[in-house]
Amino acid sequence: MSTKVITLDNVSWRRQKKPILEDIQWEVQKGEHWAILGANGSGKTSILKLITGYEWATTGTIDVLGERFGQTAIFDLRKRIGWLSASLDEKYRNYEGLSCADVIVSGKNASVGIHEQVDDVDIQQALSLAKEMGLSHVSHSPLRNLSQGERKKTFYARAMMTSPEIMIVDEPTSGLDILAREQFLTHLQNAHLNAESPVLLYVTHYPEEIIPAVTHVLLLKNGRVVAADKKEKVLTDQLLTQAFDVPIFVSWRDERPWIQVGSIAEVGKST
Ligand SMILES: Nc1ncnc2c1ncn2[C@@H]1O[C@H](COP(=O)(O)OP(=O)(O)OP(=O)(O)O)[C@@H](O)[C@H]1O
Repeated sequence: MSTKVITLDNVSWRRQKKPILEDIQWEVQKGEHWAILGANGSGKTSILKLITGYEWATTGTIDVLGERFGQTAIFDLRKRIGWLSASLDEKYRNYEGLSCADVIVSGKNASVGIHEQVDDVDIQQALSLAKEMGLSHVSHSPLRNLSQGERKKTFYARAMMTSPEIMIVDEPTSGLDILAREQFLTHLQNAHLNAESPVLLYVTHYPEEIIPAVTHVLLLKNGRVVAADKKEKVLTDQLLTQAFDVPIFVSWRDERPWIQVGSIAEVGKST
């Protein structure tokens, strides 16, 4: 049985003749967890759109979970992929009165709010996910009363309701303070340590958010792959400096990469 979860072979994506992604070669195997790292506009979201079929590659082939794009029913494939995106806050604006547990349950049908029958099994699953994310004490509180950190964890649990095989977590820490960020990352780390956990694709601008559970990093710049490899090989001073156009110095503590940023005036001297 193939262990390949995602393969992008020589993929390019152009819009109005503008190249957005060029020559993307990327392979994700079962058991790996990836960070997709790069500066603003480097192409992180564009890659996510291609692997979820919201956009189509101009050239190259994309295989996800054993299905080749162009030859498969995209809606069935999407059900196997969870996506925690910042747009959920906007989508739930009119549903702030729903309880944390109800928001989690709504993930079963990927709906905003609950419009279909849910049974006891669904509710038990939602409460169990709430517990895993440290949300038991607020599971009956309305969404509007939750802190930013609790909201993010709620939306993460919502995306887990369908037991996805791939879990996309897209810049989850924006708006979180230092403690809330660390709490979210700790729960994410715990959620991705067992054999059943989905393949994590964690999208970020910040190397220090790359938790120990992440095994590999796809580093992008201007729509091209700078490096796609085990995290220790990618998170180096040289490659990060190249990708972010500012001198970056990495040190590892507790299996996390922490960075120091040099003066912008040093750009060009340190590479
Ligand atoms: N549909 C589109 N049409 C034209 N240009 C696009 C389209 N989608 C993205 N782009 C451009 O492609 C580039 C990459 O965008 P993308 O959103 O993938 O970057 P990103 O790495 O996710 O950025 P950020 O970290 O700021 O969210 C940007 O210059 C963006 O303006």
